[in-house]
Amino acid sequence: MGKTSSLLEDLIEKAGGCAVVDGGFATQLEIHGATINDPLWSALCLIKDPDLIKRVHLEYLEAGADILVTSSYQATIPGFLSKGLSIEEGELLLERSVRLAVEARDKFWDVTKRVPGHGYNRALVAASIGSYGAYLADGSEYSGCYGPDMNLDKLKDFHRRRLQVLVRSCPDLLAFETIPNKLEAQACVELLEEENVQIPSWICFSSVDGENAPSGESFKECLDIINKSKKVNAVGINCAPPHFLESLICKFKELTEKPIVVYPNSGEVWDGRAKRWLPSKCFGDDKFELYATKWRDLGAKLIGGCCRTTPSTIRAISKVLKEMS
Ligand SMILES: C[S+](C)CC[C@H](N)C(=O)O
Ligand SMILES: N[C@@H](CCS)C(=O)O
Ligand SMILES: [Zn+2]
Repeated sequence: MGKTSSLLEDLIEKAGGCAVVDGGFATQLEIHGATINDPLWSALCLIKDPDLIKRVHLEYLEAGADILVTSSYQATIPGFLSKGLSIEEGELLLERSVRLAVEARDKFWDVTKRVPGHGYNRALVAASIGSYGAYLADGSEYSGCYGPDMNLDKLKDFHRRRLQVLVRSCPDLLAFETIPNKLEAQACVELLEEENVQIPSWICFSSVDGENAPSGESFKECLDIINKSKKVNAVGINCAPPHFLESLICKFKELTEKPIVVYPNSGEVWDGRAKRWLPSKCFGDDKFELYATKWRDLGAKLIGGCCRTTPSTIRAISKVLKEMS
């Protein structure tokens, strides 16, 4: 796969065969008191409190994250325009999302690398690219219902400018998150090709039934598209309940040769209308470390947490994965 993939592969190898992704970014912002009940959700802090973003990144690094996911999940040019900002201001905010994570990584590593036997890896920064459903802010990243007028070109148009700006901000990785349907997976793949993106990427799907993409389309259909592309370096699941993961990893192992990335949420369910999390139907994030080794043994190469997980989840995952490697 050449140079672009080796960065990710090197990290996985250095981490002992399985690298640790950070945890719920928005969740940790809220724990620190940020109010993000807004169409921009966690990206609101790019405008209101960039220092807090850096603080949260540092907390995840300290907890043992090998990969930081940036604050750009719900940061989009149209989203910023509807806040009265200009295109230029929106683009600067996207660049800021990468810069804040890179600064946190560099600050942490400058200190850590001098400590003998520190046990950390120099982390990579993955620029978050939330799905169109995330931008809609109506919970449709968990349904894949984009309406009858949606088509491939519209989705590519939606994603193109943000992708270009994030790429020129030079993150180490690109993380497409909570993709809920086949059409959007195809849009992401085609854009990476059309823009000739040289930064390694992963594409992660959400899942609400533990078997299919939220749209009801099979993961086989979705992964068939992704498998054809050399620009996608890993594929997986994020922000789905953790009890789905064992069977989904097994399924993905059969459907792709690409490295598998999993970072589930705590099992709580997002109520898109009320904009709040409903209690878990399975278990909380306190069981993650038990499951993380299982996910690793089943073949996942990148493991972390998504919404409602915290630095303590990541600390536990990191400890259990790294002490066994
Ligand atoms: C990952 S979900 C909880 C993010 C928030 C959602 N897109 C909304 O704005 O309602
Ligand atoms: N990485 C996102 C969540 C994706 S569901 C955030 O916390 O901002
Ligand atoms: Zn999430």
